Amino acid sequence: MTSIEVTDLTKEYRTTRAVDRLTCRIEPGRVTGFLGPNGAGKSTTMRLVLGLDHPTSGTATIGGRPYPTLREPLRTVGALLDPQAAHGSRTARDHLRCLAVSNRIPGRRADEVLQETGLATVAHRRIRTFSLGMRQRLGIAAALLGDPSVLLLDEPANGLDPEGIVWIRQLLRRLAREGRTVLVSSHLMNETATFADHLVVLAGGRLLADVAMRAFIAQHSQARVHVRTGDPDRLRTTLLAHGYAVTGGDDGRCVVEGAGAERIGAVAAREGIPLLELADERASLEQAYLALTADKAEFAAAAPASPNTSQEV
Ligand SMILES: Nc1ncnc2c1ncn2[C@@H]1O[C@H](COP(=O)(O)OP(=O)(O)OP(=O)(O)O)[C@@H](O)[C@H]1O
Repeated sequence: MTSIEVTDLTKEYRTTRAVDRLTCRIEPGRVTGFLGPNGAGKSTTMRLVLGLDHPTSGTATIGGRPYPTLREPLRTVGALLDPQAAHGSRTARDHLRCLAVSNRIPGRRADEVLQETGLATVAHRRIRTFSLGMRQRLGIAAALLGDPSVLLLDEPANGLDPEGIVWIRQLLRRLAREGRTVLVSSHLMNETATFADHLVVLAGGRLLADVAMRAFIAQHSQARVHVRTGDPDRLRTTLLAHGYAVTGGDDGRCVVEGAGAERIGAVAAREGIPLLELADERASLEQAYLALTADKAEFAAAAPASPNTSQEV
């Protein structure tokens, strides 16, 4: 079992501290979602783990060894960082076979991973003719080539069609089930929620969270209940009197903040208010993530001016 160990890792570019004393351990047997706003330091961390950049201080190791000391690295670590990196004049098959030879991987693996990533029919086409999604699949094929125990994938779903998105989701789950260490960066929260077991969240190069996904959602979201009643006025008055914030209600439906269905159901029952519907809102990863990083996004767009204050001429 091979984990990724990051200890007190710092990377400074001239005026930017891209990674700031980061310590975390990416464990095998699960998919770890690597999240954070633009510029949080995710790609830099991945590059440092892969020995593509040197840390200012601290260490990043794979199974206790720095990447550059691995003898045939593709057999230990598969990575997808930049799907545009492959040589455009080569065919997909040649590209993979060259990678295989340099890591003493049997040539037949090239055909196996082409099959696995859905590229078998275009194996002999030059990469420069590939679409973004095809390049992405090729990058994933290259990452899988050495049957590695560790995978680092930067936005693997980028450019994939809906079938591809379902496929990558299933692939990531399978890789984790097989006991591999899988680190996946993504900005797609709904998608990440379908495949991640664990999350590491960065902002400004620093660790914000290193926690199981379910716990993360529970910690960073508010309980909320959807209620429908035949007597909205009484329900609203009762809930407000109990100190709950209530929104909506005109059509008999309202949303109650800060409580679960059990509690609101009990209040209504005690008061004899008939409820027609009562359901907990399932908090999403997106809500939890946005709550945690609300003031951390460096490049958040300004809210549009309201029509009344618009200065447009
Ligand atoms: N080669 C470089 N030279 C100077 N600054 C860099 C370099 N690479 C990254 N940075 C800076 O380091 C910070 C972290 O960037 P990084 O690409 O790691 O973030 P990220 O979390 O991957 O962002 P995104 O989600 O936008 O891909 C940013 O401020 C970026 O501008």
